Amino acid sequence: MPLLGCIADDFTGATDLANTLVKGGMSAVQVIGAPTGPLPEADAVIVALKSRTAPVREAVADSLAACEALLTAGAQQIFFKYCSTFDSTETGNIGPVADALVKRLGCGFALANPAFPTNGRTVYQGHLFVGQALLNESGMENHPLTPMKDANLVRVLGRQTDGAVGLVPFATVEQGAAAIRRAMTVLKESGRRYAIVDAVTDAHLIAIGEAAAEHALITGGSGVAMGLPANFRAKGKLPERGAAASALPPMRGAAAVLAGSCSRATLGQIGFARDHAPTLELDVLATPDAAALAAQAFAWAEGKLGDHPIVIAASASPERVAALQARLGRDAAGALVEYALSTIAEGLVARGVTRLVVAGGETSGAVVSRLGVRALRIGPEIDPGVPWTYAEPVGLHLALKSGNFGARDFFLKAFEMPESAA
Ligand SMILES: Nc1ncnc2c1ncn2[C@@H]1O[C@H](COP(=O)(O)OP(=O)(O)OP(=O)(O)O)[C@@H](O)[C@H]1O
Ligand SMILES: O=C(O)[C@@H](O)C(=O)CO
Repeated sequence: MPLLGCIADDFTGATDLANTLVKGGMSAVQVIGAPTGPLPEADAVIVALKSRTAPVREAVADSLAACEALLTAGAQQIFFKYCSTFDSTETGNIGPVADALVKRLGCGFALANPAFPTNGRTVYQGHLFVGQALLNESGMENHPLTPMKDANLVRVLGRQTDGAVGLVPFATVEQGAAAIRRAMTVLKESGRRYAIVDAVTDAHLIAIGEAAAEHALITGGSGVAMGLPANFRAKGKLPERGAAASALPPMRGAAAVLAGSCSRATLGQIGFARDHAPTLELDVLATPDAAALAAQAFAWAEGKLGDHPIVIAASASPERVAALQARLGRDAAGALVEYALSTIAEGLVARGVTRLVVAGGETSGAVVSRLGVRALRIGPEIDPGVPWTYAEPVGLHLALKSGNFGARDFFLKAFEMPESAA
């Protein structure tokens, strides 16, 4: 029975969380979509949904179905994972999903913390920073689906819920777990449904995790999960062991990268790949037709598949994304690109690709669903927040890279790790 039941609003985020829990010594399995049958055996089960940008009702229904399956399996605490850049719109989906989970669990209160200091995301006085920039000046203000134009998370979450949102500020967090616990109790007793909790360092996140040991629901990025394995260990429920990553089957065979993220880090990684690997940049604006884009990709890939990765990207600058959206509408533009990239993924696997990196959460959701993946076993970490995984039952090595994660050489480096080198 799982100790921790997790609901992730996208697929890269689910992998990121699974990776953090594994590093903390929990065994973790990522399952795709709300489970209908028995759950796999693991200390943590992470249900990956594609609910970040789904219509609110659908996101809530899927999240509640996942929660129900996790509770039925015996999960003792529920974790709602969203993005470290708090990706959401004015209407959701973080607030409405959290509201539904608070109600289902009858807990009346949950903390909210997206910080991930290793990847530059920190929360100070309720404001989210990406590196040195406020969220709304970090490039995230241009996100194709969830443009983030306000860095004040008390305000952002406040607009998405009818519950009141308070703050546990830096000065309290600095004092450690007992002070954080007291501050959260005061906020709950004064009628707040949520507390944005500041965190600038991993030590803050671990203290927040400790303070929330008895919470039925925790919401946040993968960072705040760092403190949770110790809670279960302290109660004697989790055996003492090192990182619990699975040994994946040997990684061999043709390698490819598919990018649908338009985030700054991914655009930089594509720029690097241009000089180091065969790279095709699809011009979606010139050819807004998924079948034609896929045909173009297959023709280009002919004769290029092998141990050295090829890179196929639909990613584009904010101006070009805006132009496509003006022509097709925001959701239709995203859906077209996701459909094209998932068709290309299917075709590449049919042509022998066995090691695949996908950049972007929505993109990963589309690809993983199209490939018929049911579960992911978590393997070695490539860069913070991005592990290699093994996709079952299809038997494929997959790395689902969050849009803004990874070093500039990520697309090459992933295939040069000793575990991955063909
Ligand atoms: N050229 C383009 N024009 C318009 N939309 C695009 C284009 N290229 C990609 N997209 C869409 O942009 C969206 C990018 O979202 P995705 O979640 O994949 O990346 P991300 O948000 O950067 O990653 P993450 O969620 O992991 O942070 C997808 O829906 C994708 O289809
Ligand atoms: O938290 C993050 O930034 C990632 O795990 C993610 O959710 C990207 O989609």
